[in-house]
This record gives sequence, C-alpha cells and structure tokens, in this order.
Amino acid sequence: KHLIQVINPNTSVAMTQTIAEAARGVAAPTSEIIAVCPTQGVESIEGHFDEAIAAVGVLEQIKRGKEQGVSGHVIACFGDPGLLAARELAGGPVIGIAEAAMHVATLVATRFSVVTTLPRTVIIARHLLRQYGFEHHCAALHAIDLPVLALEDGTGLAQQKVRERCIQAMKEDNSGAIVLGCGGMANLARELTAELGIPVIDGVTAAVKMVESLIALGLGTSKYGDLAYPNKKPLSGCFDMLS
Ligand SMILES: O=C(O)C[C@H]1NC(=O)NC1=O
Repeated sequence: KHLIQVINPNTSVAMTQTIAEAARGVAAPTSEIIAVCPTQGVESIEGHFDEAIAAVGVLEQIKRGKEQGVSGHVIACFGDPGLLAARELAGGPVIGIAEAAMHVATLVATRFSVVTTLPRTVIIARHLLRQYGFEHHCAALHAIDLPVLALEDGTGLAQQKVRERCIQAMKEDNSGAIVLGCGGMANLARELTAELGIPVIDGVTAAVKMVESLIALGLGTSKYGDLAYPNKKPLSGCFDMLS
C-alpha cells in the first residue's frame, strides 16, 4: 500500500475529519490515507496572515510524513499554503487542493467559477489562478460571506449558502464547471454535481487522485534546481523542529 498524507493546514479537528472522509471516499485500494493537521497554528485560514502561520505547520507535517515513509502529500487548504516550500522538503509529489481542482476543471470545461467562504480570501484564489496559469479559464469568483468554520457548526447554513451560490454562479457566469474553494466543502461536490448537472469539483478528492496518478507514474517532486532539498543550515528557536 502507498501512504498518502492529507494535511489540513488549519487546526480544526472537525474539518480535518471532513477532509479525511472525503479523501478516503475516493482513495484507491492501494492507498492508505493519513489525515493530519498542525499541532499548533490557526483554527481557520482566512487571509495572508493565517496562511503564513499555517505554512510552518504544513512544513512540520511534511517532515513527519517523510519520516513515516509516505509516498505523497496533499495540502488541503484552498490557498495551497506552503506549497513550494513543501515541495522543497518532500521527495514524493505534493499537490494543493486549489491547483488540483483548477486543473480538473480545465479538463471538463472551458471556463469555471469558484465558490469560496470569505470575500477577503478571493484575492488569494486570484493570485493562484495567475500563478498556475488559469486566469483565462476562471469566469468569476464568489464568496458565501461566512467564516470557514461555519462549515463545521452543524447548522447546515454554510452548506445551504454554498448550494445557492453555486446555482447562482451557474446561471450568471455561463461556466461549465464550479470549483469549491474550501477544504471544508469536500463533502458537498458529489451531491451538487448531481443536483446542478454540471461538474462541481472539490480539490481534496481531486488532489488525492492526482497524487495517486503521480505515484503510479513513478513521479516525485523534482529535486533539480529550485525544488531541491533546502540548503542545510541551523534553524533556531521554534524552527528547530524543521531541522
Ligand atoms: O480560503 C478559504 O476560504 C478556505 C481555506 N481556509 C481554510 O481554513 N481551509 C481552506 O480550504
């Protein structure tokens, strides 16, 4: 079996569980999912400040995954925090859920819309569209204007808002597909795809299948050039854990 580490970069145990269940729901029989979140950090990631904090926790988990012998890693936050730093540390593939969902959307539609949580995080998705080369594929980005952890409050309100916003986006944007912009929405994609009749794509499940594909192709992260293992140097204070 191949161990695949799925990292929820925020410290919400409930959201880690939601993400783990979605990942296990699509994992191949040859894969074993290890779902983790940082031991310290921020309970939800809703901006640049939170992302900087979360990135350190991602790196700590990547290091632990390597020590456990995992074959690949998923960064299960829609900002893909720490993605390139994680790729320097990792030997196996590291896939972020935003890049995974965006890639998949471009394989099934000419244009896609994004539905995420808070308006302030839309700019992060915009930056990723540019970084990954998908700006021209994304028709629009929408926010339900609820905090990330509203998805875990048990009321179902956030889930209803996601559904309404996806329906509205489908009508307004003339997009062939919709990307769900939060790891905590991972369990909504199948039902919304069936109800809306268009691909509604979750990045957690997309990333798990991409990691499996890369493993099957015998491809890990390139260690030539800028993604080579970090130069050895002393790390002081709390960063000693990354040595
Ligand atoms: O950017 C967002 O709204 C979602 C992002 N934040 C988080 O804690 N997990 C995520 O996927």
